[in-house]
Formats: sequence, structure tokens, C-alpha cells
Amino acid sequence: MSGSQPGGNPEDLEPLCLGLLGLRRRALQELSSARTFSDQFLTKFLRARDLDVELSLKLLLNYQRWRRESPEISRCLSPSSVLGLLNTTYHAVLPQRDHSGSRVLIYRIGQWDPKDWLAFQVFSVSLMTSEIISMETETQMQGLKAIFDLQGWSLGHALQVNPSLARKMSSVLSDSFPLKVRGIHLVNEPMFFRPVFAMIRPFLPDKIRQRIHMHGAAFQETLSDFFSASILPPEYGGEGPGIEGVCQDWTNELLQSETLLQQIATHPTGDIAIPPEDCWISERVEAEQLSEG
Ligand SMILES: Cc1c(C)c2c(c(C)c1O)CC[C@@](C)(CCC[C@H](C)CCC[C@H](C)CCCC(C)C)O2
Repeated sequence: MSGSQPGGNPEDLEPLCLGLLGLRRRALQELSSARTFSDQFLTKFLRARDLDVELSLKLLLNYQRWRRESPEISRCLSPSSVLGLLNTTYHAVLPQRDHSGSRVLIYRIGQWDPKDWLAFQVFSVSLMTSEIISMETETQMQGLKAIFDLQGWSLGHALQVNPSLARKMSSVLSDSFPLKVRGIHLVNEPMFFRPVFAMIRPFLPDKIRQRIHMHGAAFQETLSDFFSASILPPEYGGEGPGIEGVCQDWTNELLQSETLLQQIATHPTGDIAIPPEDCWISERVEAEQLSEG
């Protein structure tokens, strides 16, 4: 077992262990709830920030704040409560990763009827998927790419995306969720999607802005520059399994995670893994803090 790890690329364990020590120490200084953080949980934040302790700490604090400030989304992670939306084949995670190991997500916005579902419920679908895929080692290292099909985008949709929601969207895209966003691909975006995009864009850091690609109606020609035909559904110019089937499969995956998601939603920090027993670093940081007065 030299240097290889189940479910992921070879990764040196030593830098990760050092990162865990560093992040645990910093989190204990910044957060009273940090004593119970599991290694698994902290690892998500470290890998999302390439093991940089200070950046991981910032991400961890932002994640906690985002959850606190968006209870209508973060406290309600229930696939069965949005089953009607999922059954319209609104969302899928493709069964195969792309050439770089990223997860590929598809959102078909036109399937969302804004009369039936409020934006926060639609948002919760993304949060559920994000919580699930962020538990995968490979995804922690290689991130995700999302394809938004905006065919059918209407005024009814636009009216639901207010500035407060736009800000919540840009927060999770930039620095409030432990996932690397490696690409955002918009297809079939109509002209009147621009004002909505103009509302989200200013809040995004340059790094993310540069990863947003607008493909328009002729997406079949340009999407293939980013994704191999073997993984994309035929509806998106590929030769992979059809969109309806992959949506159904992912809906089932979500439904099977109902209990897990419920636990994440109701947990104070979102860390549902088993905490370390009597972690020596906690005791040491506490001792240091006592002696500092
Ligand atoms: C961790 C994480 C979350 C939680 C996430 C997304 C990504 C890439 C993540 O990594 C993308 C989707 C989003 C922001 C939820 C969006 C929900 C709204 C209601 C959909 C409306 C349609 C948008 C107007 C379409 C354009 C969106 C792009 C400019 C991002 O949720």
C-alpha cells in the first residue's frame, strides 16, 4: 500500500495529516464547536483548498455562516419533499466522470415550473447533490463541472431570482461550499437570461467568472470541446446514456440518501461523521489558551 488510496488518485498522506493538524488547531481557536470535527469532515475543506490551512479555515467558517444565514435551504434537505420536481427530470449527475476526474452535473432549468416550486426548493436540490458528492475522495480532489440547460427560461423564473438569492448562489459557487467548481456551462440561454446573469456575476471572483462558458443554441458544437461524447447524453450531443434515465438514477440515489441528508441538515455544524476520541491536539490547544489567560 505505498502511496495509493482507495477511491482516489495517489495522494501523499503526510501533507494531508499535517493539514488536518493545522486546520484542527486553527478551527479550535476560531470556533467553539470545532472540538467535535471529524477528520473526514475537515478533509473536505482541506482538499477543496489544496491543503492550504488558512484558506481551508476560511472556507470552513464561510460554510458555517452560509448554513446559518440560509436556513430555508440548508435546514431542509429532503429529496422526498421535492420529488415532484425531481420526477420532471430536472437534474442528473452523470454516471461517468470527465477526462480530469470531475463530476459532471446537469440542471434542466426549463423542467422547473416556477408556479409549482419556489427557488429555495430548487436550490436545495443542488445543496443535496453537493453534500453527497463532496463525500467522494475523487470529487474532493477533482471537483465538479455543471451544465445548465436554460431552454424554457421565462419571466416566471427570473422573478424568483432576487438579489438575496443571487448572493447566496454566488457564495456557494465561490467560497462557502467545500467543492472545487471547475466549470459552469450554460446552454440554450435566451437573451433575457442576461439581466439575471448580470446580477450574479459581480459577486463572483475572477477565477470562477473565467470558468463560466455561454454556449447558446449551437451548444452541440462547442460543448464537445470540454466533454467527451462518451460521457454526455445524446440530448447534449454525446453517446452516453439518455438524460431521462440518468435523471431517474440520480433521483433514486438522492432518495436513498434521505436519512443522511436529514442528519446533515439538522446537525449544528453539518459534520455527521464520528468525532475523534480525546484528540490530543484539542487538549493541547485548550491548554495553550488557558495559559495565555
Ligand atoms: C455547492 C454548489 C451549489 C450549492 C450550487 C451550484 C454549484 C456549482 C455548487 O458547487 C450551482 C447551482 C446552485 C448555485 C443552485 C442554483 C439554484 C437556482 C434556483 C437555479 C436557478 C437557475 C440559475 C439562475 C441558472 C444559472 C446559474 C449559474 C450562473 C451558476 O447551487
